[in-house]
Amino acid sequence: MHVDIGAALGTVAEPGIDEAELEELDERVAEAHERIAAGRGDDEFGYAALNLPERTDADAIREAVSPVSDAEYVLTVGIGGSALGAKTITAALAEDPERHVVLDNVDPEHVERTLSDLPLSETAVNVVSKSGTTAETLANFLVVRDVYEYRDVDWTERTVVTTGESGPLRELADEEDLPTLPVPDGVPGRFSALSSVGLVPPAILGVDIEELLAGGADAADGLGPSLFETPAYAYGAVAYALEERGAAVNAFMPYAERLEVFAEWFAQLWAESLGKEGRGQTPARALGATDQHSQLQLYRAGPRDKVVTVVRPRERADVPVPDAGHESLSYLAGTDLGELLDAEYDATVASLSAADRPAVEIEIDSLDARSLGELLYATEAACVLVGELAGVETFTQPAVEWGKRAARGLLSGEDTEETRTVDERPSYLISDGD
Ligand SMILES: O=P(O)(O)OC[C@H]1O[C@](O)(CO)[C@@H](O)[C@@H]1O
Repeated sequence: MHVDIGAALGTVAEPGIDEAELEELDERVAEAHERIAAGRGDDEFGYAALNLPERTDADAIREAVSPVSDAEYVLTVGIGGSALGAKTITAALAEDPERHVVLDNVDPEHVERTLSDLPLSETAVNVVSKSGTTAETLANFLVVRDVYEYRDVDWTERTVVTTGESGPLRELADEEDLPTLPVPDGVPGRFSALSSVGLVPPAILGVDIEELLAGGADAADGLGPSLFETPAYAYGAVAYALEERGAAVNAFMPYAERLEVFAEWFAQLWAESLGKEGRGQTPARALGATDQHSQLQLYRAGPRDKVVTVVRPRERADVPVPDAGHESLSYLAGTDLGELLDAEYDATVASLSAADRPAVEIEIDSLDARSLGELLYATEAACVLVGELAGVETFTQPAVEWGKRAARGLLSGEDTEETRTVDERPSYLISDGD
């Protein structure tokens, strides 16, 4: 992985960082790296996530999925970190990403349509929940089970469960003696892509999970005490420094369709890990070149509260643009779509610099299993570094619990502080008179 911070330096961007500040920051990076290495050494909660490449047992995953390894489709039932890792990997690497169907919401129309379109007898069901208690995942699983039974297809032969040692999902799995995989100890969901949590659908759909883990291990070996030698830390340190200088939004813009879901995964990682104590960059998902034609106006001429992160694979497929024989289109003659997309990428970074807006470039050699494993791991390490520099608790997400208690209370009719607050929440309704 390569990180180019040139377009974030103070000479070309406001907010920006000058090189002297980078040197200073590097001292703090060295301290933070020491803390991270110590946390990894003791397999401490959270830091243990950075040990996954060497800890994840790919053989155990392959064994657990062997009963369903001939499945045409994989239906993942999970949410947040229990869905986004697998979704990111299959979107980037599966021969046909559409064969991985994810139920990570409880929209009745969507669930109904999704299940009615699926050939259930050719579909493996991958149910994932670290806590084993998440309402959306359990409700969807009960609906899926019901639809299988209604259509007289045996779901117990097609289901693999990844969950903790206790909780309703574990009980359901044990009741039916379903093949189960453990969630890795001490690893928050959003950091678990390189574990059984993220690797079951890729394993079923023919992705080289061993190479993914090897890419993660490469990035792990590359972690060192200096941002000038560790691309992951260079990204984290610059994102942190820019946030300190007002870049409250991180517009995350991969220039590859197959990395669009990676931006979704990044959004959870960055928001849920770093959104603490009144700080944290807001991740804004975008896609290059598409969102040049929707968001770039704002990135270039709106408030100076953003850094734009662009990501691209250096190698691309070759799709030549035919010569139209039109003078006005002669600039396209002899080029190919990859060249055009890279020209758009380069032009966008330059256009932001020309408007002295900060951008950071992340490049991987090619969009293959090893490079994606490296990218996922390095992005996690960058996030952990930002948490250290910002002094926040990176690995928990206490702010999400209030809403869960309230929703559960509303459904069970409990009278709690949360449900009362829901009932008494402010309302000033404007209708169109119907
Ligand atoms: O894997 P679980 O426990 O079902 O949680 C799913 C997601 O919900 C969260 O707890 C947030 O509500 C995330 O941190 C997690 O990735």
